[in-house]
Amino acid sequence: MSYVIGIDLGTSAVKSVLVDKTGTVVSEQSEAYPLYQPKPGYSEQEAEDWVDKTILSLKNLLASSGVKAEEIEGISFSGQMHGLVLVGEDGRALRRAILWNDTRTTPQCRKIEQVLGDKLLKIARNRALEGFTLPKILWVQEHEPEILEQASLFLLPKDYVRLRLTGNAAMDYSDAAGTLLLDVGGKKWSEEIGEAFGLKPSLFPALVESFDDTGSLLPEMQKATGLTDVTRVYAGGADNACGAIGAGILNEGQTMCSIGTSGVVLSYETRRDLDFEGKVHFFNHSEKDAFYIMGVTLAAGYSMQWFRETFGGEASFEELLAGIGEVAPGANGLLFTPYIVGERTPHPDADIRGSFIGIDASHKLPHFARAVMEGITFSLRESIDILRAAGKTVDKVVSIGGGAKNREWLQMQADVFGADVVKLESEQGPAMGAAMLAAFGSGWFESLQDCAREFIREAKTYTPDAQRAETYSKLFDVYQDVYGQTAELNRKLAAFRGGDQ
Ligand SMILES: Nc1ncnc2c1ncn2[C@@H]1O[C@H](COP(=O)(O)OP(=O)(O)O)[C@@H](O)[C@H]1O
Ligand SMILES: O=C(CO)[C@@H](O)[C@H](O)COP(=O)(O)O
Repeated sequence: MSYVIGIDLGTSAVKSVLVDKTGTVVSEQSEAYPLYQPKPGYSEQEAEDWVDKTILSLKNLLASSGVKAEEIEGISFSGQMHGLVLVGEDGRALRRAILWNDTRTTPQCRKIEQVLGDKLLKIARNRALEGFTLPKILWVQEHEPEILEQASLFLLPKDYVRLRLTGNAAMDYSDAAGTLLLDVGGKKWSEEIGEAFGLKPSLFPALVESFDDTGSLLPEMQKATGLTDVTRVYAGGADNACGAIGAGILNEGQTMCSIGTSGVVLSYETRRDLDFEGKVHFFNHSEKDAFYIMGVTLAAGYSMQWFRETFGGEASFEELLAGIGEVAPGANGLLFTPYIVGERTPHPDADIRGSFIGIDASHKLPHFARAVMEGITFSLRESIDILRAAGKTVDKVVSIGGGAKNREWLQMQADVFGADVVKLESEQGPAMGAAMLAAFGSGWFESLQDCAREFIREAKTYTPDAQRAETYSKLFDVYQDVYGQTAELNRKLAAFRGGDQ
């Protein structure tokens, strides 16, 4: 038999899946690593934690599957996007990686707008947002110039892991699109943007397609993982591009919702000249010469995780959410906004913070849990509405990510989105997408579409309930008012953040 491995380097954990030629997941593993938040707005991870946990994950995957190492033809990656890894001459990260949900870079975003004006949207096709990579490079340039001076290369998270596993540095187009340094339509680094900020050309890695062969594992990595030089390593893609592939979003009109640490609503696009005025992100897909548009909720699953860790005691997600079925839609007048680390779509605002509105003495933990779930889902509905307003039909949404494990949440998505919501057999969309890139790269299929037809299996469809949809539609109007009503209050409160010792 032949197999491939997909590795998803997420924010909470690295997840790996071993898949056979029919797309059946033979074995899966997950290894968590910490997130560091030394100051409000900061979000960092140790790049070496990613490497250690990926090696462990591969080793355990192989051991638990009982598959022979020689049978594994290819590996590929899906990676959390935008995170800045500065690499020194010895091929090691020079500082902790600054992640996609780190919002310290508001001044750098304003500088980018001032220097580039409307050229930014024309070339990079996206607005200057705190999460993207260029503002992070400019932050290091300003605050830690000696580190940028020492850097021989900048990489994104999964590219760093691939460099450590194979010794070869490269970045694929789908991930490069999230740096603000790529000419997205022209598929090349923008010299104009790099020069405008004095970035040396040697900092930029070689660009490759997501399914390109980037070598084999270094001998010491073969020893550490148990794999052999038979296994080829394919470049991989941005987690959202891979999530889309794993969810079969490979044709016009298909939409995905992902609830991981972030929340994403993504729709396939082939028209490279569309102009959304930066309201949604526009990125290269991992399929050759295709694109996608997407809206992002910064703290989707993360809001639920924060709520569980802060108020849930020792409860697992299953235990915490067990009681929400007994709470009616609307959580008895309790409303939550998930802005706990700021927001991106539709409110690019690093200062905004979350709220519980309408707390009543009758509310118990399940009301709060339901309100958190509803608030996250309303935030994703705002992205769906932007797609609809741009003329896209959204009547079916494939739901992936950790949030898709909960059936009440899947039904809530159907009711709030007003669309059928499809759950797949495996909610490991990005890891499956990475495995599909390895399968396509290994020549198992003529196209990613052919691979999707063989690999992707729908498990269940959730259809909207008319009554609940009507209740949610009214509540959504109230939800949409909260941002405007709390923005100024939060700007005043920002001065009080970061006082803890
Ligand atoms: N059983 C569950 N029920 C509901 N939500 C869950 C469950 N398990 C995980 N989640 C949500 O999924 C999130 C993690 O999703 P995942 O796709 O693994 O994230 P990432 O790719 O960012 O590491 C958690 O923060 C949590 O909110
Ligand atoms: O910033 C974005 C997309 O622009 C995030 O979607 C990251 O790519 C992280 O994803 P998860 O860890 O939530 O999967």
